[in-house]
Amino acid sequence: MRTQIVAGNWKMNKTQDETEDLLSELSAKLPDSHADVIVAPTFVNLGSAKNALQSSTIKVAAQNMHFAENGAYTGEISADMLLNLGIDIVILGHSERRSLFGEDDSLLAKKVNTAIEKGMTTIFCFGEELDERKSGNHFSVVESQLKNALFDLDEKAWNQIVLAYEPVWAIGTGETASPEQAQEMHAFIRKTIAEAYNTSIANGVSILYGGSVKPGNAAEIFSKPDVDGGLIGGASLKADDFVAIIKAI
Ligand SMILES: O=C[C@H](O)COP(=O)(O)O
Repeated sequence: MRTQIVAGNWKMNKTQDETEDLLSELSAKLPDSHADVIVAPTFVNLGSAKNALQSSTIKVAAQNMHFAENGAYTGEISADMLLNLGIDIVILGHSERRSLFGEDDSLLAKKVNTAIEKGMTTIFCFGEELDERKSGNHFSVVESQLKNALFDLDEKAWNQIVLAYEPVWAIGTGETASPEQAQEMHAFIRKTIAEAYNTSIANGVSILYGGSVKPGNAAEIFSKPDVDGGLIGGASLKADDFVAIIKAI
């Protein structure tokens, strides 16, 4: 049985006070779940989030990090800084990092390598843009995103990888990939990994779906055999919505 995961990517939302309020409400309402529950507040709130969740099963992730050990990289955050806070999960390759901050596959490969070397779990995001789906190139786009950033990894590194397929056209738009579209792509991703590595790695890696997951559509998406959970944006900012999504898995 693969690890099921519901992760909330809070993006650039919530002050420290709001973070503590949301986490306290979330902790109070958290249902028993077979899934791992993760939240990713913004960098400045990671320390207080970690403290607030000391006695909780909710895990805390960072939304990004730099690949370098340390140095003259103004405004950046290193793996060691995260690890020192007790944060050993990092989201890399989110489409907003790619499109708004120019992160490309080769940069992401470096970031992933650092995360793996540091013993961190990487939630690696990827997915096609609308025009790429409309032109029928979505499978080849996804294949090359995976190949360029991940397929030089050793087999054992895959224990530290979680994949998050996020079709860009479904992120924050209210438009969701249908459960069938999600399943079709997730099955393709597993096949691609099986070809590059082997079926044991392909069948062991958790693949999350992200893009306008909400309480009303989560159960149907999560019911698909190759969908192992979700990376939730907007709906993770309200405790009741996020709890409803956790209950749906
Ligand atoms: O990281 C989360 C994704 O970007 C999905 O965001 P969304 O649920 O607001 O569409």
